[in-house]
Amino acid sequence: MKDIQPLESWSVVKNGGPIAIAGPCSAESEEQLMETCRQITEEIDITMLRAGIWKPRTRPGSFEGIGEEGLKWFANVKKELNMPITTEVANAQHVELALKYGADVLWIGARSTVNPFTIQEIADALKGVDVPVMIKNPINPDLALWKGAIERIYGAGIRQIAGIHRGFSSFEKTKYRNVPMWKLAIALKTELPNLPLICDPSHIGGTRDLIYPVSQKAIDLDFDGLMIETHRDPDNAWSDASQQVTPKRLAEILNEVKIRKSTTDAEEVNNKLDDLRSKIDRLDTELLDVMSQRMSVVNEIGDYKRENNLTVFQAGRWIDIFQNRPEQAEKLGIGKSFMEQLFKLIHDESIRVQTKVVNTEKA
Ligand SMILES: O=C(O)C(=O)C[C@]1(C(=O)O)C=C[C@@H](O)C=C1
Repeated sequence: MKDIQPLESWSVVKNGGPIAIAGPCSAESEEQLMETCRQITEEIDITMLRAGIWKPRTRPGSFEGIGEEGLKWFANVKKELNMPITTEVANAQHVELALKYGADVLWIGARSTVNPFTIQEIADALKGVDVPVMIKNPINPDLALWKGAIERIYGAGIRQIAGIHRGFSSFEKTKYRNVPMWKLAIALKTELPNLPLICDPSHIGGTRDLIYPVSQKAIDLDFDGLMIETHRDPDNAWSDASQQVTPKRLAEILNEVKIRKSTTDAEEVNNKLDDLRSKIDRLDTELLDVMSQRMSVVNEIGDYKRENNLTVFQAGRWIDIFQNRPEQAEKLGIGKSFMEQLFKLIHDESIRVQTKVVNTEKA
């Protein structure tokens, strides 16, 4: 999927990244939608307006979206404010209607991404259509499922695709509504470096006070844009009231977020970075050398254990190491839990290697 195109190629993206997408969680009334969008455009220059027309809700009885009527209102907003619009689609009929009323970009929600049948239905409806599609991560932290959805939309011929990171459901209570697990977004970017990634701090945070820090974190991680739910009267929103911000607060957040570039043309900065990276290269070589020496000793101990009929796993020794190394690390200013994880990995590898050694007869 190397020909997935950058955001700059989307006709709706005028000034390059990072882009901002904002608008209400749901279209509630023509007046609410128009007023919210008008206030947003008066407060700040954004790339695109969003509004939910069909809302997949966790439990029945909640407001499930206004439906086709809302698309007529949204089309009026687009015309009146001269702004591109985007909405969520969850089946073939949504695709058809959203395009009929002039949606410039479509997005697929987290609850749809989990279901390959749904994604395939949407992909089939998109065949031969030229419209950018943004695909939210599935609600569960499954990278293959997210990638699979991207592949299906790509298979329909769409090349303007972006991922939207909206966090992952968790059984445990956390300060987030959906835990960010940034490493999954990083893994996706590692596998598909040319895929634009947009962050949805509203669904990650779930509360207004988390929108700014989550947005800044996303920009620090080189995300290409932010999608922030915005309502003229968030407290009285029909859906997701606690995570929507006012247009005024949206502008404050976007102005506060410090934009960082992924690269620079400044020669001096690049030279200094090159120097420091050379140091890292040398240190990594030393690390690998030390690791290789440690594995040799582990092998030697393995031989010894075979000869003397001793178990591979030595709980007492391992508990000692597991307590001691992170403490040592902490004194050196290295994170304790990082070292715990690292030594768990090292120990797992020792067990794997020694299991093989003790079960192989010496020639
Ligand atoms: O001390 C041992 O017996 C080892 O084999 C070394 C080692 C380690 O990697 O440090 C590996 C396996 C044991 O469970 C404990 C420690």
